[in-house]
Order: sequence, then structure tokens, then C-alpha cells
Amino acid sequence: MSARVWIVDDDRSVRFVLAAALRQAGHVVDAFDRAAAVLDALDAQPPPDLLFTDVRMPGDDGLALLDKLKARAPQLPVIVMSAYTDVASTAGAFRGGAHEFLSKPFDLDDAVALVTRTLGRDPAPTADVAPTPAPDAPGLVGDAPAMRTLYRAIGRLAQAPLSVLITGETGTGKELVARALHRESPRARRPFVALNTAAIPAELLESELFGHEAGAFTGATRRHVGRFEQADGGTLFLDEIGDMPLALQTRLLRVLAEGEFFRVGGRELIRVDVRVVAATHQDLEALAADGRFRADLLHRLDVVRLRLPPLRERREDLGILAERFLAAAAAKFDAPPKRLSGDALARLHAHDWPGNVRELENLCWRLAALAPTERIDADDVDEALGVRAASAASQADPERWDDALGTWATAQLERGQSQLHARALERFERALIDAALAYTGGRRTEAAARLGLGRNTMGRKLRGDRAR
Ligand SMILES: Nc1ncnc2c1ncn2[C@@H]1O[C@H](COP(=O)(O)OP(=O)(O)OP(=O)(O)O)[C@@H](O)[C@H]1O
Repeated sequence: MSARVWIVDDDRSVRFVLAAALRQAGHVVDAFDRAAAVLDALDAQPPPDLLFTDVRMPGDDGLALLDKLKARAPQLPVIVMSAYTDVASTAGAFRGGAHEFLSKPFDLDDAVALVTRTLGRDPAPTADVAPTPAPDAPGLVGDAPAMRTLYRAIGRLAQAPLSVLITGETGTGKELVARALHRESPRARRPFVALNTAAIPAELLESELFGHEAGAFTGATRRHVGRFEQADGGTLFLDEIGDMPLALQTRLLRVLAEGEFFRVGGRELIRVDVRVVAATHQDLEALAADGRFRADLLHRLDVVRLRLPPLRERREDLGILAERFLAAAAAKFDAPPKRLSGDALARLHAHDWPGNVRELENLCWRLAALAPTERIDADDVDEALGVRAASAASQADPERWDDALGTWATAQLERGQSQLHARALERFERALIDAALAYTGGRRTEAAARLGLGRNTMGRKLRGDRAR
């Protein structure tokens, strides 16, 4: 398949390498250094089959160009490329009708594959125009590949009125993601209402969700408007959905199917338009298999699933997250922000973070309040983490790690485990990369160089790709 592809980027090297890769794949490519040149070309010739555009360019930026292209060539699939992958950028691109969002730097193979995929498919539906999102909501921080994937998914999903199920361990940011989905959606000006199913006694949950009339039960002295009604036109975030009692699951399923319900003890039929975003740290399939969660409710909630990575799977984000939390604490205490020493950051990398981002956030607040100087040292982190200075690991001779590996392998074999080589290799590489990232303060290029790995190879390993 050969297609006509246009590239718009003020960066000559991007134009050059992308055009070369696409030509090699058999496409006919034209490249432009600014938006105005594309619009001129459109006056003289038919639109291409596909267009790549950068976002930040002198003159019209990529999003302004996207806007103009939607008027002049509405069917043209546009792939937006940007070095800034956050929810605001991805959502802005998808809201403007982008077909896909490509984070820079990207793999050329991925870009070529994207062209094939896009042209083999029906044109993307045009997105509804959404109101300008409300500013100032606390954003998601993190640049790890898994987070970039997540931002793209949020940006795309915010535009579609689909139910979303967010899974992830406690403290991974599920509520923040739900808020971002709302903030970037056409519902942004309507309420975002959150309800933590696990935090409310089962007997109160029904009236909390659907409201009650005065006199509906003992103690119901006046009418109560439930969360569903409060969220009308907006988004209802149901956290810890796995903890919902079965009887209420049945009722929820009916309300979701019909879009209407009675308040507890009420006769008036209430109609609402609510987008439900549910979250859980539990394995809902397992609960369903056990009969503790309704499989049909799971299917209704789980139209699209977003999985949030645990913090230990994106340790490269520890530095920026900690910096963000220390800055927030400093602003609150009206003091200059404290900084982590290299050793202190290494301690963060060595920790396993069972409480994920929330645990890191709490630790940073403790450090901001308690560390005696503006520079936070490894000892301060140990103290705040409650680690004793002489841990078992530091007593062992670090040169003898291969002995420890042998002990591990024997123990695994004795337990009948298989696939040892792949598992050990993954942990071996992970340990090296984590150590190098900690040592270089998260600077990937330097970390790769210190390890003697190519930057791309390390990027692939960080993403957990098997292919080498
Ligand atoms: N990527 C992130 N960037 C910045 N802050 C984050 C991020 N992820 C989580 N946080 C912060 O960590 C804390 C926990 O996040 P959140 O409440 O969204 O997690 P959760 O997964 O919903 O937790 P739980 O399952 O316990 O309800 C919040 O204070 C949130 O602001």
C-alpha cells in the first residue's frame, strides 16, 4: 500500500528521518516546516491520505492547523506529534479531532506501523466540541512510558461517553484519573461526584447513591438527594466498586441500564444523565467467579479499562513526583522547598512502595516537616521510612551477589518454579537500570551510557518489551 503522507514540523531532523522512514515503506512524502505552507499546498493540490503535525511551531501551531484542516479536509486523518505528553495535550489533540497522538521521541517503526493501521481503517469519527476545561485541577505527574500511554487513553476517552473501569493498587492515582477524564470531557462544567463504596456502611449506601424521601426509614427526617442526582449531567466516580453489596449491585445495574430510578421511599421517577467511572484495586473477574460481583455489572462498567501501574513499576518517576510533593509542602509551610540528595533519591528507588504515590506523598510531607536542613539525606529518608540503618541487605557483601542469585535459584527450583532464566534476567536488568537511574538522578541518557546500553535499548527495557 502506498499513500500520500504530509509531515509538518519546524524541526528539520524530524522531517528528515520520518520522511525517510515513510518513503522506505513505499509512501510518497512531502514535508513542510510550518502550517501556512501546508495550507498553501492545499490550495494547489488535493489533500494527502494522512498528515503528521508537530504541535509547537512558529506561526500557527499544530492544533490551530488541525482546526483549519478539519474545515478544509474533514476526512483527513491527522496524527499529532508532541514532546509534551500530558493529559491536557493529548485531550486537546483528540478534542480537536486528531486521529492519533504520537509522543516524541518515537520509534520510526511505530510511526510507519501507525500509517498502515490508520489507512487500513475507517476514518476516525469527528469528536464533539467540548467546552474549555476548568483549569487548576491538580494534574497527574509522571513521564514513564506507562503514564504516557495512560495520558493518551485519557485524552481519547474523555471525548467518548463510555463507562470506564480504572484498576490499580491503592494510592496509584485512580481518583486523579477519574477527575482528569471528567475535566477533559464535554461534561467538564457539570459536577464531578465521588463516592467511596468501601467507606460507607452498607445499610446507608443505597440512600447515599439514590437519595431518600423524608420518612423513608427511621432517622430520615428530610429528603436527601443522592449522588446520582447530584452528578446529573456530569460524572459519578464509584471508588472501590468491588466492595458494593450484591443487592445494591443489582439495583445499580438496573439504574445504569434504564437511566432512571426512585429515591428510597419515593414515588417520583428520577431521570439522570450520568457518566459512571468506577475504580477498584480488586480482581473483579475473580470476585465474579466467586459469585461476589455480578458479571453483568462488570461488563457494563468495564466498557474500557484503564490500568494504573504501581509506583514500583515506574520508579523513573520518583524524582519528579517527590519534587512536586516537596514543592507543594514548602508552599503550604511558606518555606523554600527542600531538595533530595542523590543518596536520598537512591533510597527512594530502593523502596518498594506498597502504598504507591500516596505513600510517597505522605513521606515527602513528613520530610518537608521534619528533615533538619534544606537538603534531605539518605538518613532522613531512612528515618522517615522507619528503616533501621543496618538492613540485612547492607550487611551482606555486595560483591557476592551471584551467591545470593544462586541461593535464590536453588530455592525457586526446590519450589518447583520454572522460567527462572527469564525472571532472573528481568530482575537483573531492572536492578541495574534502577540503580543507574537513581545514581544519575533519573537522567536516562546518562544512565544508559553508564550501563553501556543504547538509549533506545534502555527505553525498550524500561517499557518492559521482550523484543531486543
Ligand atoms: N500520577 C500522580 N501524580 C501526582 N499525584 C498523584 C499521582 N497519582 C497519585 N497521586 C496522589 O496520590 C494520592 C492518592 O491518589 P488517589 O486518591 O487518586 O489514588 P487511588 O488509586 O484512588 O487510591 P485508593 O485506591 O486508595 O482510593 C493523591 O493525593 C493523589 O493526588
